[in-house]
Amino acid sequence: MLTAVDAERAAVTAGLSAAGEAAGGTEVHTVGVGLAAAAARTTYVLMSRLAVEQARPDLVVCAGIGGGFAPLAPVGSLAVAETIVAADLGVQTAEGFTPVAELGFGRSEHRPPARLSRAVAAALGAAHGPVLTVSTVTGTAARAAELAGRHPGAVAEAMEGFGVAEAVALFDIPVLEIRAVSNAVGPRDRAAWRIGEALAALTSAFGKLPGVLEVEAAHDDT
Ligand SMILES: O=C(O)c1cccc(C(=O)CC[C@H]2O[C@@H](n3cnc4c(=O)[nH]cnc43)[C@H](O)[C@@H]2O)c1
Repeated sequence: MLTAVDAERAAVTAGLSAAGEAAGGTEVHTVGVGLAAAAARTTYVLMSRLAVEQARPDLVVCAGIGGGFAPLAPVGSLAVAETIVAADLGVQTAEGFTPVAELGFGRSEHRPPARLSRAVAAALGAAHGPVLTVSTVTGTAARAAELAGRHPGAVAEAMEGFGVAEAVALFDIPVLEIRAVSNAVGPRDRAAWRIGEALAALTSAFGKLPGVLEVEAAHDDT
């Protein structure tokens, strides 16, 4: 499990402990804020695990707080990524935005295992749709509308998912992204942030996640 900051890591760890996950059984690491830090630290964590323990995780989950797109993901709710999208990686002209993949460079999105992301969303009561990775937090209604128009069904935005997914793809490991909504994507309003509420939702989600993953793994084997 990978989070951006320690408060998120503590929330995830508390949920896993409540679920009876033994300490160290599921590793939880912080990878820093933003796509570049997340990609670098994720690669480091996975390389270390391979080199030192000769172990490769079955799944990597990027988790934390995020902005929610109304009305799909209100403050305090959860969002699970159907796709993890690099929403501002490309070129912006007067005609609009062209994603980097359409320019012929690299990729613009990663797709978690469809059945698994759907099952996790359903079990957590979470919104399920594209989760956008941005390098600049949305702070205006116009930018929120532009992103929602470009990514129909988008449920949340945050700053690390695509970086984690890029790194994880190097190791051919499946990835999920789970966000607890601390604020609405739209005009900046720091007074309206509900970080405590979002961290509590994250803890609750990670209290349920091990059970869901166990059921899904059993399905995979049948
Ligand atoms: O200063 C602000 O107005 C502001 C608004 C939202 C988020 C920030 C951050 O610097 C937090 C970055 C941190 O939290 C995640 N996060 C939480 N909400 C959002 C959001 O609406 N858009 C993007 N990222 C968000 C993010 O993943 C980082 O880890 C400042």
